[in-house]
Amino acid sequence: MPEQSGKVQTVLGLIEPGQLGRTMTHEHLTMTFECSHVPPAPGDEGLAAAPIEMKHLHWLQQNPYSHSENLLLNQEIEAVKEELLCYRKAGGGSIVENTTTGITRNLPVLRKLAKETGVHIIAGAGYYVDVTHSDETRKMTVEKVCLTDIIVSEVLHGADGTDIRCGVIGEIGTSWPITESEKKVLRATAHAQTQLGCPVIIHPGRNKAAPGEAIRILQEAGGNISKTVMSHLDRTLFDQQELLEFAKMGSYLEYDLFGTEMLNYPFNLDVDMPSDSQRVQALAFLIREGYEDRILIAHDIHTKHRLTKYGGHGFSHILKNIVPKMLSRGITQNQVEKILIENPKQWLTFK
Ligand SMILES: CCC(=O)NCCS(=O)(=O)O
Repeated sequence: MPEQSGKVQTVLGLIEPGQLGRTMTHEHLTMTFECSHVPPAPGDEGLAAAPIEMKHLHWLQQNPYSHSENLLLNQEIEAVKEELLCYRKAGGGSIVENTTTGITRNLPVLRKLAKETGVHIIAGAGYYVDVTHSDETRKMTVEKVCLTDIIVSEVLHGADGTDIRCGVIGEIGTSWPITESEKKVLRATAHAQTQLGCPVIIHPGRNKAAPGEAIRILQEAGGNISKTVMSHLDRTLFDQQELLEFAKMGSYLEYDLFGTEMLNYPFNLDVDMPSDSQRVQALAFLIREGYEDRILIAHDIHTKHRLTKYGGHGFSHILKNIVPKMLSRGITQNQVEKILIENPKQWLTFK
């Protein structure tokens, strides 16, 4: 039985699950997102190259992926540190940092931030979506000097040449359709989870069939779906019946784009990105349907413009604004605490 059993693994070591407190289960504190750059619309090239300023904020909110510098969250360590101190003051305890191989994971920075702010930070093992897979990753098999061994080692011994250990596997990136390389990573994730009894978190492709397909692949490879989070449901599953069908598969259901308001979602123009009010409505619906033990929430900050330094909502938006909204829409204090404390605790504790 690994020493992690019954504990949560942060970048500073193992802690008791009860120490986590309020937890955002899907954030990024340092990463790059150049893999998702979207060329600006004709005529917007000047805005896309301009420094980030208040007068451009609305354009940035609508076109966050067309501004190259906006995709370099790794340049904002000091601002993120300030944000984390505010997050603690607002009642936050822990953050799951979902940056995996392919989007510039930086474990020493995470360790420094955890030390300097007192926020528990849980780092992610594994790989982001196919376009970021190296040739070496693509050639690797699931077993034998392989993806599974690497992921297991990132959890048991440390990642990226450091002794800093990851406490979850993911966010494991998948596209739509899921590529062969991504399927291998999913199978390796399931095999690693079987060995470790650890939490897993998945980034689904931008299609309503994507969450179910990823879970099926994990399930067939022996993964523990009850210890797996499906991220980004707010931009993926809209129809209530389809959401309930997916919920029956047994994973955690994560609404993690709180704070994002965008008219034209550039990665799938058929998607109407919901507002925060609609996200809260989705949570209330899932609670009415009996899924309050399965819900997790976060902001998934992954660009600069969402930091308060640039006029964004920051890491405390849920605690300061969304929680009161949840309460005003009939979600009880008990249910809020379940979503922010108990569910993350159950998910993050190694079996
Ligand atoms: C790395 C951050 C990330 O993948 N966030 C999800 C963005 S989106 O797929 O919901 O647009």
